[in-house]
Amino acid sequence: MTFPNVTVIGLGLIGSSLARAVQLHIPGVRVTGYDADARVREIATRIKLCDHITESASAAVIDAALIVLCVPVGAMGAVAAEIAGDIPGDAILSDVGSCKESVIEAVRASLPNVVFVPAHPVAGTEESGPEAGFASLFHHRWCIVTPPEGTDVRAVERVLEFWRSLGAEVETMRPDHHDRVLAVTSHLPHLIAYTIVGTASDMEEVTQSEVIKYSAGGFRDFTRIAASDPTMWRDVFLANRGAVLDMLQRFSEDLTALQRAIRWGKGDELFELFTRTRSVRRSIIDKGQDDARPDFGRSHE
Ligand SMILES: NC(=O)c1ccc[n+]([C@@H]2O[C@H](COP(=O)([O-])OP(=O)(O)OC[C@H]3O[C@@H](n4cnc5c(N)ncnc54)[C@H](O)[C@@H]3O)[C@@H](O)[C@H]2O)c1
Ligand SMILES: O=C(O)C(=O)C[C@]1(C(=O)O)C=C[C@@H](O)C=C1
Repeated sequence: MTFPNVTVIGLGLIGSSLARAVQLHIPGVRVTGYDADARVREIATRIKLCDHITESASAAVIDAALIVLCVPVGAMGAVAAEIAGDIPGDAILSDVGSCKESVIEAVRASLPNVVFVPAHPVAGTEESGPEAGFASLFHHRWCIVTPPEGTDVRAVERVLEFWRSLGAEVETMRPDHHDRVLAVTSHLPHLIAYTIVGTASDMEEVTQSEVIKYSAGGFRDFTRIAASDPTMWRDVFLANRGAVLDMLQRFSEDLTALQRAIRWGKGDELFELFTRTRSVRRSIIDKGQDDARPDFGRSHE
């Protein structure tokens, strides 16, 4: 059964994509939106992002059947506290945060009895804000739903069905496992991109304008990722610090091994690694999951 009213709190890239996707795919559903930033609310009203934009989080949830928190992970707890007195008893609460354990803990602190079905659409871009969203963002992308033990199974099924109806592929996973998987597939790559672009722009013997002028393909790809929203990523690294630090430790060891192979001229070791990594890339393409095309998914239906 679909939700008659969906409330989106946080109208940035993901919240605005969600509002657009609901309007495109399930047009009878009434979408209510709220964002703490008055300028974002103004833009959302001008571009008719939602059926209704409210002036407070509590007003936004008052008659909601599904509430989706689309704010940075560090703000989830504060929003949960803000809406605690106004969530209808039969509403389902969900979110789109990039890491799950810390969000579950933060939401549970204010809302111990609300039906909470956490989710993470593994889809995004380096942009942010209400005008960056698009309805097809979730098409053929995974949405990982991470219900804590004991979550009502019908509520979980309804949230899975909701994401399917927006064109996503769905999967359920334990929250702690999600956080370890995403630490290596999403969080570490962002950390590496932030580091390499930072290093290049800090070099004494290469000027900033040379970095920009001669940026080769590989470096350009890193700059796209390193342009991602600073607030969002600060929060992700702090919230998922345990898993990120574990992966970083492993990564540093592998980097040291690579350093030794280069120093000692071990070409066969380099060749073996690069052959293995090439096959990973090929498997991703074979599964049709390559989104490296510059226009991927950005059709603004
Ligand atoms: N960007 C991505 O690629 C991506 C992908 C999947 C999931 N996510 C997750 O989605 C969430 C939103 O990310 P985004 O990329 O849309 O960020 P964004 O910066 O584009 O939007 C976040 C919005 O939340 C609003 N906000 C912040 N604190 C608030 C509060 N207390 N109450 C109400 N509104 C508040 C901000 O004003 C902003 O408009 C994050 O939790 C992020 O981890 C992001
Ligand atoms: O494609 C991008 O720009 C993204 O960074 C999207 C991306 C990722 O793939 O790492 C970023 C964070 C998310 O939580 C989910 C998706």
